[in-house]
Amino acid sequence: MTDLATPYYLIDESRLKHNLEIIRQVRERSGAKSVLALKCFSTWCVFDLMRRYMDGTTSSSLYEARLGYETFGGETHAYSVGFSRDEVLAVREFADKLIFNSLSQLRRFHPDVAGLNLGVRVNPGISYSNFDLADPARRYSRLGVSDTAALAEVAPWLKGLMFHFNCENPDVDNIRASLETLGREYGELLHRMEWVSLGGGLSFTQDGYALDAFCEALRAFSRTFDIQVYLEPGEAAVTQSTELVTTVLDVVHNEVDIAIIDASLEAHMLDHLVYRTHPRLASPPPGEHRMMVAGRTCLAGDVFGDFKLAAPLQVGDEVRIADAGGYTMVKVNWFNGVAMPAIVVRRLDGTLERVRAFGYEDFKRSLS
Ligand SMILES: Cc1ncc(COP(=O)(O)O)c(C=O)c1O
Ligand SMILES: NCCCCNCC[C@H](N)C(=O)O
Repeated sequence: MTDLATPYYLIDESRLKHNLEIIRQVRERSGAKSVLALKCFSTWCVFDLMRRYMDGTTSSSLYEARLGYETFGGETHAYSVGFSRDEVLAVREFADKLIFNSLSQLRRFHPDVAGLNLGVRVNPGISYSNFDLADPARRYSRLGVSDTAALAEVAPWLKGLMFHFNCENPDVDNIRASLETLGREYGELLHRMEWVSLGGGLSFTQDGYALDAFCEALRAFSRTFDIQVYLEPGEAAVTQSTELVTTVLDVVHNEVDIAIIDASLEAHMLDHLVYRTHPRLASPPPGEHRMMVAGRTCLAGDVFGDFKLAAPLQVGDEVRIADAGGYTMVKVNWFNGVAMPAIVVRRLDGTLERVRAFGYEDFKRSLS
């Protein structure tokens, strides 16, 4: 297929495979299994590829858990910051592991789920995150149990513990130190468990990552406690796999040249606004011409970034925003009623497939 109408997310399976091969290597060299964190990426049209390399999915809600079960298969880990009883009754029918966020939820629902493979999220009080917003160990955090003595009391009900305490952590020395802390603080509990999840937020698929040291640390941890280690990669699984392909609609001038594209940071790459970061451009190439690239909503700050480009952008030019896979499609919204990007996949054999397109009827249906 050629001449695809923009905007669209373009998922490149070959680039995805690059990350997936590293995930498989980690599995082979460390024994750690990986389950995809659906909160980051739930675009199930590429799960046929992903399931060949990963052990299953983990989730943040009943719907994500169900999506993982229906479209990915393998192991389905079900976690939520807060389950309702109806959700617990629904999820227990298909989840392989059910992970509660608090001891009150565990105690309340235990009669409904006794005998299932249960886990609890632990807040170890340590974390690595450059963003307070995404720091699970920040003050007043509601994410996981901090009371170690109370955890020991419910240990007979549990088969596993989940620690998610990293955000975009590229530093293996830091991870080694964290594993030592976990071993010291939770060693007795870990010896009684069958599995431990170290959560997501580990940037182990990025170029230059110290993979040998990472695998060695995971293997040592698993051996010490005779325990199955899980990782929950979201961003690491899909990083650099996807572009947001757009077209310039207008060029205006206010001190700088500003290209307005047919997409929106607010609606289509929301995390950058939330975390006050800016994406990179995959194309056009860099150069000397200063050009701001901005979204088409009425939000004044709907700006992708201030770039130096090889040539000034003109109406009709294509602009590709890099690294648009993680926390984008799961967060799209209909702000301003702007057209929602289609989902296009470049398959391993190079063919382009427009898997889903959205139109006015989707917008209308989402509102009443
Ligand atoms: C419990 C849990 N697991 C895994 C992840 C995935 O993290 P990342 O996409 O940074 O790898 C998250 C992110 O919110 C999480 O909360
Ligand atoms: N690139 C800016 C930071 C992104 C944060 N990652 C997503 C959230 C994270 N998985 C978490 O909340 O733990």
